[in-house]
Amino acid sequence: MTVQTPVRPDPDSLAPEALVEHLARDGRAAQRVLARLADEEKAAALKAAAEALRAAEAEILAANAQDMAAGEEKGLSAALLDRLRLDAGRLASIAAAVDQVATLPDPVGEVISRAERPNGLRLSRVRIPIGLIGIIYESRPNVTADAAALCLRSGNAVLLRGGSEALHSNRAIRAAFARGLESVGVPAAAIQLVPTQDRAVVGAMLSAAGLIDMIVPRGGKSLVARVQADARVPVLAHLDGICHTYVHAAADGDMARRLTLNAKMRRTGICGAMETLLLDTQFPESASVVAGLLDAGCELRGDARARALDPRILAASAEDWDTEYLDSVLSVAVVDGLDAALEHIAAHSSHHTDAIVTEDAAAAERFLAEVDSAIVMVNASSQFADGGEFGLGAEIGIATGRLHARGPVALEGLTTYKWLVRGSGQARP
Ligand SMILES: NC(=O)C1=CN([C@@H]2O[C@H](COP(=O)(O)OP(=O)(O)OC[C@H]3O[C@@H](n4cnc5c(N)ncnc54)[C@H](OP(=O)(O)O)[C@@H]3O)[C@@H](O)[C@H]2O)C=CC1
Ligand SMILES: N[C@@H](CCC(=O)OP(=O)(O)O)C(=O)O
Repeated sequence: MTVQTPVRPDPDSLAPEALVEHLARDGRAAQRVLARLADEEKAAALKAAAEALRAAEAEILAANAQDMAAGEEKGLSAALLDRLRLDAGRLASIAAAVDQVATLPDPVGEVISRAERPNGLRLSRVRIPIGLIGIIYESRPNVTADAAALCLRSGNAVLLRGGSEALHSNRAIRAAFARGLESVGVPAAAIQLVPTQDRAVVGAMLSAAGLIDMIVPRGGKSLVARVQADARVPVLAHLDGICHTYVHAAADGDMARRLTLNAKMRRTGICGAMETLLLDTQFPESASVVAGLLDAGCELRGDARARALDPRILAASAEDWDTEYLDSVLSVAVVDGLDAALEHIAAHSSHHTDAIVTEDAAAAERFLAEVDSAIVMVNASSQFADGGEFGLGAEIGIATGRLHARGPVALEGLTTYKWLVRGSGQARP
């Protein structure tokens, strides 16, 4: 008897919805294999993937050179080109990060809580993978490996859809990663990359309810609009960072100067960079805080009271309070006390990270309690919004929504749980 091999559809010939269905079915089958792997097997698979990334250095750097050349021709900004660029050192760090994820404790199977009911039923809540996760992200090739590693460590399969400018780099990284997995018998379909950059496929991923278990969109305004229009799959939003620093009346002057400079200028292009500075009208050293930023090369756009602090400050428009510059540009407003600062933040924050600088413990506690953002800080730079800095080992990104995982998302954020109930013959009365 001849066994018929099923004909595999050519992904290029499929419509967006059919393509997503095809990828999702393969991913779900691979996830069932991952679900059976022991802690050491997943760690070994990640170590093999890290090794394969190192072995593919020439191939990955050549693919990246192709992306960089296209990016330069397209006129990408220096910040975007820097995000896109790989070199031997950066690739070594990417592989090291995969190795590092292998050493993190496996979250799957962790008992979150236990209880025994008066009728003798024993209950426990145990962490399990979410299933198949779709991640849509910017043109930053390291995310391909970081996200793949975190998903695999937490027993999830992943469908990756990276930014168009990083297409060749992402393909080369994914291919090497998959070779590593296959070398230890883990299916390559655990880590898939969408084979086309057609944005209609992003829409199809967002509406693939029942096929994809969770979508992580990492990006800015245009992606936000798409998510709002199309999402039918649960979304763990990792969206823009309109982050505020409020310098309270009782702030220490030196600390305010240091933290505002760091929050804005350390790296202007990351989502945790400060985009709006709120200066309390009673804070006596506002002029020197804005001077520090201006002297460091930052463009300031202020309201009338902020402009009175320094003639170099330009006039802000209404749009500035809702703008994520990701550049050496900052909006500045003078506010009448803590309540006015809280009101401004409530109206304009993107719920990523907001900070207060103050020596007044009561004001700090009110700020922590009343600002509804994923990360709320006292006397620290908003640039600390990062999984590595929070001790999580790595991150998928910063979740800006209101679901179970907020702020830096790492292994725990990629799991859900189920209840296990152990009885001895109890029937409900
Ligand atoms: N919260 C967090 O963890 C993070 C947030 N960000 C945020 O990302 C933004 C910067 O990234 P940027 O490069 O501008 O990213 P974009 O938002 O432009 O793109 C991100 C991804 O979304 C896709 N995309 C964008 N718009 C659409 C659309 N309308 N339909 C379908 N797909 C779409 C892009 O595809 P393509 O490029 O192929 O068109 C890309 O894959 C900032 O706002 C930053 O704060 C960045 C990193 C982490
Ligand atoms: N959270 C990390 C990186 C954030 C990030 O990836 O931002 P982006 O440069 O917009 O892709 C950090 O603080 O370094």
